Amino acid sequence: MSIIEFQNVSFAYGETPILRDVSLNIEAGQLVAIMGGSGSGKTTLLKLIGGQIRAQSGVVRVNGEDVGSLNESALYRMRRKLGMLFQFGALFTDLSVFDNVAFPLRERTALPESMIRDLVLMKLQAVGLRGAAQSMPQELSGGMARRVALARAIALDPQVMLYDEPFTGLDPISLATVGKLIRELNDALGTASIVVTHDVAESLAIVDYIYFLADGQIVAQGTPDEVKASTHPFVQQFINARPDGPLPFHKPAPAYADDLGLHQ
Ligand SMILES: Nc1ncnc2c1ncn2[C@@H]1O[C@H](COP(=O)(O)OP(=O)(O)OP(=O)(O)O)[C@@H](O)[C@H]1O
Repeated sequence: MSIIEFQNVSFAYGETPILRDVSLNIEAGQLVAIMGGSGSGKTTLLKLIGGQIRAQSGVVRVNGEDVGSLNESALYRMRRKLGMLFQFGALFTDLSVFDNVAFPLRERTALPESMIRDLVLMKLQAVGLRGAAQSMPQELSGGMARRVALARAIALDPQVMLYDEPFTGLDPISLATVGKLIRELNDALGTASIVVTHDVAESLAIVDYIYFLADGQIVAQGTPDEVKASTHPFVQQFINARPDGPLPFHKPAPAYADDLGLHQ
C-alpha cells in the first residue's frame, strides 16, 4: 500500500499556482528524491504532506488518511508518524546531544526515563555517535551535527521521513555519510522517505526513484538508471548542470531596450 499518495493535487498561494496536477505514490521502504529548480514547489509538496497547508484540489493521503480533511487533533496524531529533517537540522544549542535526541521522546511520549535512555542510545548508535552523547552541539562538526539531527528525527520511529536539503553545507565525505545513513535508516525502519535535494550525484547513488518538478508540475520521473539514460531535455539540463535549457537562465522580462528606456 502507498504510504504517501498525491492524486491530481493542485495548490496555489492566492492567485499564484504553485503545484499543478501532481500525482505520485510512495510505498513503505521506498526512498524517493524530488528534484527541481528553485521555487519549483518542492518544499510546498512537503508542507502538504505535513498538513501545514491544504491542497485546493486533489487528495494528499498519508497512510491512507486524507490529510486535507483532518481536524487539528487528527492532524497532530498523523504528524507523530512523520520524521522531518530540515535544512541544517538545527539542534537545540543549550541541550546535550543526548537531550536533543531525547527531546521528542520526552515531549510526545510518557515513557519512563530508563526506557528513553535506551532508545536515545539506540538511535545514536544507529548514526554512529553514541560516543558523543554527552557532547554539546557546538563541539560537533557540521556532519556530526546533521547525524544527531537525523537520530532526533527518527526518535519516534516514523513511518514517513521527510528530508529538505539534508546535504546542504556538508563536505563531500560527510555528505556521503549522511546519504548512506538516510538509505540505511530507511531500510531498517521500513519508512517511506522523500529527499528534497539539488544534489544529483548523491540522489542517483541512494534513492529508488526520482521525480523532477518544474514550475509546479512533474515533468519527468524514473529510477536512477532510467534518469541517467534519459534524453528528456529537462533531466539532461538538471543532471548535467547546464545553466540554460528548458529552465531558462533569464526570468521572463520586458524587452531589454524597453527596460533601459532606449526608445527611438
Ligand atoms: N507563504 C507563501 N506565500 C506566497 N508564496 C509562497 C509562500 N511560500 C512559498 N511561496 C512561493 O511558492 C513557490 C514555491 O516555493 P517552494 O518553497 O515550494 O519552492 P522550492 O522548490 O522548495 O524552492 P527552493 O529550492 O528555492 O527551496 C515560490 O515561488 C515561492 O516564492
